[in-house]
Amino acid sequence: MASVGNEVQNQIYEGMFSPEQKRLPVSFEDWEKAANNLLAKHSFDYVAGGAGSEETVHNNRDAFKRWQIVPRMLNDVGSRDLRVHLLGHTFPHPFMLAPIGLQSIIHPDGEVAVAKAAAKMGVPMIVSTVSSKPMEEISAAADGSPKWYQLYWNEDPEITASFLKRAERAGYTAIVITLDAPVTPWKERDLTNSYLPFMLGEGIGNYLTDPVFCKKLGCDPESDMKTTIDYWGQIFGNPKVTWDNLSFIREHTNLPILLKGILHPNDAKLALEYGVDGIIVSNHGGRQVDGSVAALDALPEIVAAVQNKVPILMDSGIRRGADVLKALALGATSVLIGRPYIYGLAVAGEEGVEQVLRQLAADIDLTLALCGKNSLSSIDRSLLRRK
Ligand SMILES: Cc1cc2nc3c(=O)[nH]c(=O)nc-3n(C[C@H](O)[C@H](O)[C@H](O)COP(=O)(O)O)c2cc1C
Ligand SMILES: CCCCCCC(=O)C(=O)O
Repeated sequence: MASVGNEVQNQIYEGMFSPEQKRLPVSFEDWEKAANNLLAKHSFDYVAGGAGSEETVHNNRDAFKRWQIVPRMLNDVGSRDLRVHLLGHTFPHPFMLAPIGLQSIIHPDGEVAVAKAAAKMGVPMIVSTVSSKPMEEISAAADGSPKWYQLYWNEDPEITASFLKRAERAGYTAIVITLDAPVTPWKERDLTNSYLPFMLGEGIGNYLTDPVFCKKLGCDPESDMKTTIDYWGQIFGNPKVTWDNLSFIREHTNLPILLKGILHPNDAKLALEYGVDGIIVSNHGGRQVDGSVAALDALPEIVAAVQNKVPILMDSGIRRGADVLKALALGATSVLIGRPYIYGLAVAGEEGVEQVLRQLAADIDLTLALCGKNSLSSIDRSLLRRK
């Protein structure tokens, strides 16, 4: 049985009273504030911002407030099991790191710092196609710790196939295909700041090191950045793909495939028909469609449609331990966290990410105990009341 809460809480308390330990934020709001103070405005806005009026960003948080936990008493919570069993693996915590691209706009060590922190905590990391560092370097930093690879479909199938091959070779154990970004979204903060990071050569680490990309480009990518970025713009993204194109991915990888960005129960049913291994209910943290359904609100219908045939993960709006328990009570097997760990990275690099993960792990464990539960498997809808 893994019980981390009291131990981590004690470390945090010790840190609070130790003059030599750097004081780091505790609440999500304080991490966000500290990141905002440290980052350039355009970088902070890129992370915090959402599509259009940012209604979906707010919807995601409001959805959690509509569910209230009803704790139970006298249930022996002396030791707690926080493990999650997923696609043949056992993970120590019910959360993973959502794929987040372009992390070197936040911190020079970017995904490498994140991979090291995640590995220390045994938290699986999902590495983005548009990571700043190449996937092999991130994998090496993760030092054998579990990691999945997130795929953005390229217009050029040979480059997509090359990425899948590299991911498998570099030790990634699942492929997450993100479906909710067929085109670049309308993000008013970025437009106001005139900030389109890809145009500055950010987030193309996997392309600069890809043999197929480089061969097609016909020159050393770093020697002529303008040509490289122009060519990247031509092949990145593929708004024409349909469900039938999933067979291409299946033909090019033996790894389990999960679809990220599902919000409609009929799409969940299609995902089952097309034989995927898992579903991630997500609205991309409110970054794609303004005024979209909150991911947590979409979850129950998708859980009903899927009927336990494949695991369902969820992200968009997870900030605290109670949020994780609510998502699990509504049927998610595990959740992904996004902005919280990026704010940790912004504030204190690897140490900041580790601290965010420790705090979340402790909060989940303590909240579980206070709900009168001693394992995640004992959580179900009866834990919640809709407000
Ligand atoms: C700065 C930033 C970059 C992101 N990059 C990617 C990406 O490359 N691939 C992807 O599938 N999702 C990406 N996402 C979406 C996250 O994977 C996740 O769905 C989202 O952050 C969850 O919402 P939350 O951060 O509010 O919890 C990104 C999100 C942010 C904030
Ligand atoms: C056309 C979509 C580009 C996505 C870039 C990274 C991402 O998913 C995000 O910023 O959100």
